[in-house]
Amino acid sequence: MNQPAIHIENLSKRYGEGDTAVDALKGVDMTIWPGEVVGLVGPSGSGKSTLLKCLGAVIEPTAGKMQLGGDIVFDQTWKIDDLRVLRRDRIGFVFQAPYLIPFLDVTDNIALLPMLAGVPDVQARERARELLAALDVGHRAKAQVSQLSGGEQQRVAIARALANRPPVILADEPTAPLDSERALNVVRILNRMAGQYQTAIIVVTHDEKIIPTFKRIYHIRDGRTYEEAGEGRPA
Ligand SMILES: Nc1ncnc2c1ncn2[C@@H]1O[C@H](COP(=O)(O)OP(=O)(O)OP(=O)(O)O)[C@@H](O)[C@H]1O
Repeated sequence: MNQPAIHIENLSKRYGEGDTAVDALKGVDMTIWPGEVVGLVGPSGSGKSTLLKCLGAVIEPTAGKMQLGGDIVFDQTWKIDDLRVLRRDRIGFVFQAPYLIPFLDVTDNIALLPMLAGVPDVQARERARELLAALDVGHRAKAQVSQLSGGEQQRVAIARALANRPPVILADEPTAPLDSERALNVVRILNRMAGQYQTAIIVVTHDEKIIPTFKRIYHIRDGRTYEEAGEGRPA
């Protein structure tokens, strides 16, 4: 574990120019190691989505440095040519809503990304089945998405995020629509997957049910981050 999965130094993001400019990030520092699940917590408008979008190579930061594994992604200029490939192969996304594809079955919802990345269909489906089993939804592999419960759909969405074995997963309010028990179950799964696949996971959340489970928390306020050791209470 000699390289952080994510390393950010003095990252800033300004939207717009002149009188209407908004400084959404004002020098963020963050280091996350493989296998860690870290919380990112902050009030509305504090810069959480902006930070996640920078990390996910969806928007370009204004200044600072951002590294994924050993590679500099941003350092005053985008260093990696193909950001689409970076997003596909190195970052998994989990959102508040699962956004599964309704006309594909559960297995193919997960296998699609590896297939698009060039993994042969048989292997991609095998990988999907392995992930579904690891997430305790193996018995739903052939079901249609509409036949799953909310918690099952979220587990399938997590399996999809892991399908290309990315070193980083960005989870934006992944437990918001779930009740307490299901929310804690999702956190348990994220922790287990982080350990099993050495994935670094950032969870943006307001969810008071899950905040005490993080070992490390970054608080973000007015575009600046403050690190805190969390309670790390088992989920
Ligand atoms: N595209 C944009 N253009 C201009 N300003 C923006 C844009 N996106 C966000 N902002 C501003 O940047 C600041 C940070 O916004 P951001 O969406 O990152 O906050 P957030 O913490 O994710 O908020 P919420 O929890 O409400 O989603 C806010 O002041 C917001 O108004």
